[in-house]
Amino acid sequence: MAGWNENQLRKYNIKLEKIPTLQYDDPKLDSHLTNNYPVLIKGSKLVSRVLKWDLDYLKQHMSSVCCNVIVSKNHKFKYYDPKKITPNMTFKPISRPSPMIFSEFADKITNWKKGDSRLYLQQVLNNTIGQHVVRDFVMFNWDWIMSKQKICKWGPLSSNLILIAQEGNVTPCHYDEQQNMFASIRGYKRFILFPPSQFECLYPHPVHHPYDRQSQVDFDNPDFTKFPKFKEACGYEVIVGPEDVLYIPMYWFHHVESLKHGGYTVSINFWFKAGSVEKIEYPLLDYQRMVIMRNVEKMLAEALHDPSEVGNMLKTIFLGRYS
Ligand SMILES: CC1(C)c2ccccc2-c2ccc(C[C@@H](CC(=O)O)C(=O)C(=O)O)cc21
Ligand SMILES: [Zn+2]
Repeated sequence: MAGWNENQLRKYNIKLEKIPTLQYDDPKLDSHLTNNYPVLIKGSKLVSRVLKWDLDYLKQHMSSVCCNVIVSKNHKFKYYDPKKITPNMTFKPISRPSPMIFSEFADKITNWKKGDSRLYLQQVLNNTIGQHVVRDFVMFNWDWIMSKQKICKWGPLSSNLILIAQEGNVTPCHYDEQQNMFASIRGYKRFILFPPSQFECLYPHPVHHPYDRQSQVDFDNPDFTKFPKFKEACGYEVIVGPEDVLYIPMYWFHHVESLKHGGYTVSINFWFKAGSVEKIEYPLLDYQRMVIMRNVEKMLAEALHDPSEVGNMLKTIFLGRYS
């Protein structure tokens, strides 16, 4: 495989399998998508018209646009929801938002030196980013991706984010509640995906924690005392390169890294709301079990009027009665 090699990958001792790769017009593709199974899609030309989106081009056409940039003291960009930080909580995130204009971001990552804070631009593509970029945006292969949206009965497109990461940046393991068609424009990103059935091995934070949806396990230094089942986790690995599209099914956990020494990466994600489930069928699908667990946590927090009491009540219900 041109363009990258194994020593650009961070070392984790996690069992890894491969993700299938299919051409965009392969008849087998739709069954992967409709069955919520990840697949690397080649040849879709979804974003081929914007392969020119490198730092210089974007500096030219959106240099004064204020963008959402995350700054981190290390290589990990663990997202948190600021709305879930309560006054009596001591929450010290490693990464934090630091909005800046595009040209400042571009200069900072161009002149970055070891020891500097790392940056990650995650900007919603909307009409505030200048008509040039919007004009390019409308040239995505919308017919193809909208045909998939229809076949899979996904909900509406909820957002397109442009992601510009420094080489080596990591988005730690988390899941999203939306279907994601992830397109790479520049550079290579390594994904490690885990199905919803591995919820027990990945220990996501409580729903009411600012780190909701993010795994508690630090892949760089896993605490096997607190998270013993992480030893049993079995991931699916795939390298996403320029023009590739990766389908990330909703509720699938994913760890994402921009390959070391590969230069900055430019990607675009297409998030679709989940389609409305016509009829619940049994046995339940694994992602539906995650939805149920989330609802139990939410309902208990609501009923108790205090999220910090949820754990104790679950323990009371469980110990000696269901254990
Ligand atoms: C989950 C999170 C933190 C988030 C919360 C609220 C609004 C936006 C986003 C957002 C946008 C992009 C990413 C990065 C991307 C992986 C990668 O390319 O690094 C990824 O995980 C994905 O595309 O799903 C992650 C997030
Ligand atoms: Zn994600």
